[in-house]
Amino acid sequence: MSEIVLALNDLEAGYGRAALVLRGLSVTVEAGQVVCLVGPNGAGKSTVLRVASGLLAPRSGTVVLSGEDVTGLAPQDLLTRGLAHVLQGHSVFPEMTVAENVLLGGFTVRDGALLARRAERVKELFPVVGERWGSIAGLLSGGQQKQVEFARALMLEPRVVLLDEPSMGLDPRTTQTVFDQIDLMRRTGVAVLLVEQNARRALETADVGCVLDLGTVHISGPARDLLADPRLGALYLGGAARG
Ligand SMILES: Nc1ncnc2c1ncn2[C@@H]1O[C@H](COP(=O)(O)OP(=O)(O)OP(=O)(O)O)[C@@H](O)[C@H]1O
Repeated sequence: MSEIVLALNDLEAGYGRAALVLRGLSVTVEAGQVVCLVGPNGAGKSTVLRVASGLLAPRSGTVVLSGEDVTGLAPQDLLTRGLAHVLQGHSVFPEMTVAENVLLGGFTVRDGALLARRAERVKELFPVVGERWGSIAGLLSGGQQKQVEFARALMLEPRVVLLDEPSMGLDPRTTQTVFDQIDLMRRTGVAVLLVEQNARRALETADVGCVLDLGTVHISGPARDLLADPRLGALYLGGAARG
C-alpha cells in the first residue's frame, strides 16, 4: 500500500447552529491516488473539502496530513504543509496576468531560481499556461482558467490537492482536458481528493469512489466497481449502471 497522505477521521462538522452536515465521516487518500466523493446535492461533499483545508473547523474528528494531526490549522498553514484546495467556480484574479496568478501560488518561495523552476514545471504540465503566460487571465476560457488554477495550486508542490467540481460549467471536450490533467497530477505522485457532480466521468478517472449520504460515507470501493454498482446507477449516474 502507498503512503496515506490525507486521513479524515470520524469527522463531525456543520455550520453555526444548524444540524451537523458531516456525521462521523472518514476518508483516506494515498500518494498517487484519486479519491472521488459523489452524492446528491447537499450531501456535504464540499463541506468535507472545507474541513480538510482548514476553512471550516470540525466539531470532532481529526485531519491528518502525512502523519501529522493538523486539525484546526488555518488554510495558509495547511498550504505550506502541502495541502492545496482548488475551489469551486473560478478563482483566478481576472485583472492579473496568467503569470501573476500562477506565481502567487508560490508566495512562500523566497528563492527566485526555485520559483522559476517550479513555474517551468507547471508550464510543462499545463501547456496552455505557458502559451498564455503574459495574457490577462480573465480573457481565458473557463477551461483554460481552470488549468491556471491547477498550475497555481501546484506551485508549492503539494502532496495533496483538493478539487471541488473542476468540470463545472465546462463543455465535454474541455471537461476531458481537465480530467486528463487530474490524471497527470496523479502520475506525478500527488494525492487528489475530488468532488464532482459529473459522477460517472469522475469515477472513470478515480481510483476509489466514496458515496456520501446522511453525512457519512455510505458506500466506498474501487471506482470501477462503483460504476457497475446498480445502487449507484439509478441514483447518481443518470440511469442503470453499465455492466
Ligand atoms: N456557508 C454555509 N452556511 C450554512 N450552511 C451551509 C453553508 N455551506 C453549505 N451549507 C449547508 O451544508 C449542507 C452541505 O452542503 P455542501 O455544499 O457541502 O454539499 P455538496 O454535497 O457539496 O452539495 P452540491 O453537490 O450541491 O455542491 C447543505 O445543507 C448546505 O445548505
